Amino acid sequence: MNIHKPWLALEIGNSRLHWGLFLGETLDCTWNTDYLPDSVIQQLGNGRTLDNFPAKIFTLPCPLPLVIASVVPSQTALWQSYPNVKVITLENVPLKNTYPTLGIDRALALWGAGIKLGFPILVIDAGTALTFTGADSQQNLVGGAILPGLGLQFATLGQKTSQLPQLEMQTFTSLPPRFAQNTPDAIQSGVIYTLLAGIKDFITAWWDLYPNSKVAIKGGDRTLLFNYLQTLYPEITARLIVEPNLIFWGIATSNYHL
Ligand SMILES: Nc1ncnc2c1ncn2[C@@H]1O[C@H](COP(=O)(O)OP(=O)(O)OP(=O)(O)O)[C@@H](O)[C@H]1O
Ligand SMILES: CC(C)(CO)[C@@H](O)C(=O)NCCC(=O)O
Ligand SMILES: [K+]
Repeated sequence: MNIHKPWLALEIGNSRLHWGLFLGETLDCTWNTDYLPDSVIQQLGNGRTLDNFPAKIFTLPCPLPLVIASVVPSQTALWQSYPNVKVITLENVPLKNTYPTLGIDRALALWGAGIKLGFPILVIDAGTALTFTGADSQQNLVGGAILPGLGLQFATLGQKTSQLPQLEMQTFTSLPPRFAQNTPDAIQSGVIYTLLAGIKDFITAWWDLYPNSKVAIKGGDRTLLFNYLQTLYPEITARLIVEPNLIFWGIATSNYHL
């Protein structure tokens, strides 16, 4: 591959799309969009670009080659019409000891983090689902865990109960009182303190196994969780790496060639 050749990486998550523009092997810039309707995907395939794409794409030869990593097959299917598209599968990720249904996002983030930061490594993805995924020094998947992400926990409480309101996370500023005296604070307290204690427990359990391992956190809720963790468990955040682009690192370094 020409070292300056431009191409697009697209990670299809369960909430939205995450885009990366590469120039050769270098990640030039990233942005997020909502899912796109079929008509817009057709336009992109015909070489047009979108208002909320970076302006520099206008200067590049479109349609750009596209590499997709997706955990949403129905969304992947919409891109099959794109003229130069490749879909990354687990076989393209050199990570060892994987199981067949492992999410490609988890495999790529783990691989990218390990290659750049070193193995062993633990990756926390604070996305729609919150996941822990670890690998040992031999680049074997050790395993991990999956639970509802922060937004999903609030959404579920709001939707599946009669008396609980739907909380909007954009309004959160600092930690709520743990023993709360109103309903929104009580929901925040329950979800947030329990999640933070769980994250701390998983990280310390990982460090019992791999004392010198790096731990990295990604995903849409990474900053909020990091800030809360810093208040409650500063000894953990001192060793926690916040890195939104682990999957793009993984795409760039998987044994995948355009
Ligand atoms: N602009 C935004 N749109 C949607 N979610 C956002 C936004 N900003 C922050 N978030 C938070 O990001 C979380 C979703 O994370 P992310 O976008 O990484 O998920 P995703 O695209 O579904 O990826 P994954 O499939 O890896 O979970 C939500 O809980 C939400 O609180
Ligand atoms: C857990 C999610 C939803 C996180 O995006 C994704 O990685 C996925 O659908 N995984 C499949 C199941 C697994 O990883 O074991
Ligand atoms: K499902």
